[in-house]
Amino acid sequence: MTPALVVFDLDGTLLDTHIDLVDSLNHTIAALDLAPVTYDDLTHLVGHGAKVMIERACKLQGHSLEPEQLPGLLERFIAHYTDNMPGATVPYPGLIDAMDHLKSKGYRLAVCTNKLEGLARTLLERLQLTHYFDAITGGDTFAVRKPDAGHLLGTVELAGGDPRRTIMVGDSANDILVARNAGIPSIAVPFGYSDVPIESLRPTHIITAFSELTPDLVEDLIGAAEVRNAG
Ligand SMILES: O=C(O)COP(=O)(O)O
Ligand SMILES: [Mg+2]
Repeated sequence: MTPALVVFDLDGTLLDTHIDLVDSLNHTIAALDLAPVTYDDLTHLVGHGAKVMIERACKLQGHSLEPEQLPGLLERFIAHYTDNMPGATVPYPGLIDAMDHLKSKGYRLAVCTNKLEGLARTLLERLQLTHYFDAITGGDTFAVRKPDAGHLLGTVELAGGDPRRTIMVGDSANDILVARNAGIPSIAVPFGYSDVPIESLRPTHIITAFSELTPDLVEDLIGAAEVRNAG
């Protein structure tokens, strides 16, 4: 049987990136003399990758971007974010223990983020986490990104997994939606950057901390999905 696969979102799920995202975003929009955004604003800005985050931040501060302004701002964001990595970014409590436990039981792990793949890879490398993952895909890896099922299904394929033996763990609407669109059970975490209560996203399951992400839970959720699909 193909080993079970646990696919993680990155920002707000694996890693607490909010300080560095807001810093780099504010450095970026300062080029247009726009006032800084706050950590509270981030939940409304993040989720669709850096381009959308920059566009939304400019709009929030009262500036509608002309399309030709975006490439320069994106470059500015990428340079600042990359130079500062890993900055203040840390894995959420209990993540490493949970991943070690899953791996010790033969589970595969992967990352499916709307962050640019290059930024996600560099960040995970600098935190020495890359070796945990059989695949790392970003918002620019495929022609589509979360919540399109193709992003998650493409990640599963690259990781050598089977969609019928996979779960998706995430903090926001795109993660729960991509899982639903791909017919894969989802687990929501409450400590990330969702702009709505995660219960309202109707994930298959909610954990309050990574100590709850055990092999038994993963098997239960995959088993329940199998029963539903067979019925
Ligand atoms: O960087 C973003 O906008 C979203 O990133 P995530 O998909 O890892 O939450
Ligand atoms: Mg996220």
